[in-house]
Amino acid sequence: MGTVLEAAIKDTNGSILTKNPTVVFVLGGPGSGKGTQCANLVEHFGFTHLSAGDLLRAEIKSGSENGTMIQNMIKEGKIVPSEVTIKLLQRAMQENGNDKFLIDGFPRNEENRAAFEEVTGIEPTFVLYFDCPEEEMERRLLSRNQGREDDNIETIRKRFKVFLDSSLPVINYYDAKGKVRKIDAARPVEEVFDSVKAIFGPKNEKIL
Ligand SMILES: Nc1ncnc2c1ncn2[C@@H]1O[C@H](COP(=O)(O)OP(=O)(O)OP(=O)(O)O)[C@@H](O)[C@H]1O
Ligand SMILES: Nc1ccn([C@H]2C[C@H](O)[C@@H](COP(=O)(O)O)O2)c(=O)n1
Ligand SMILES: [Mg+2]
Repeated sequence: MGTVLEAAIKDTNGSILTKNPTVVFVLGGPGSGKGTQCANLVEHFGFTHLSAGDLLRAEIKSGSENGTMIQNMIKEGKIVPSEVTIKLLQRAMQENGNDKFLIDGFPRNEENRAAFEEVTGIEPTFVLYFDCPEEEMERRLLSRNQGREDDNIETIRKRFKVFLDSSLPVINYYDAKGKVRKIDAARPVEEVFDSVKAIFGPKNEKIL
């Protein structure tokens, strides 16, 4: 029998900071509303929101040695190697001190998923999946106006393809384990949040 890895947030020396943190993976296509709904959840339920995309964009801005590689991959809609993204997520969890995290936009492919589990031993409590048609996501991304280099129609189409080819299989993996909570994300923000609240609400003892 293999050794069972302890689920924990550890410091850089391997000492345990937080045992068995609550982790919810927040997944869905580009523009499905992950960031918008996570902001609502932080306000109502005391989670810390970590967006893998935001962490990668901050890494570009910081002038890190990986910056150019990350920038080129994001421009092409490609997925950055797991070791880079996982280090950023681990550092953010270490520095934060909370024990409840919404990890938004991660895992994006099978490599992300397996590597995170192997490195941290952490399995998500569940996966929140925002399901939204491409036409609606495209409309939202083209009017987002946040100056993101990947919010142009050429990159958006590539991101949609990567979502279908690489990210949906991860959602299916967790679905087979009964861990996916699927939300119809094509409705107005408030209606979507009502459905989200029903999942995180008082009945969910593990979360509260
Ligand atoms: N339910 C909604 N109805 C209409 N517009 C929405 C809805 N949810 C989010 N938006 C808007 O759509 C855009 C994309 O939303 P958001 O940034 O939350 O998506 P995302 O899933 O995090 O996207 P990405 O994967 O590109 O980071 C934003 O401009 C946001 O204000
Ligand atoms: N696990 C991840 C998450 C994000 N990226 C890169 C590639 C995405 O297109 C881009 C933007 O992410 P978003 O803000 O839309 O969640 O960031 C990645 O490589 N790996
Ligand atoms: Mg986002």
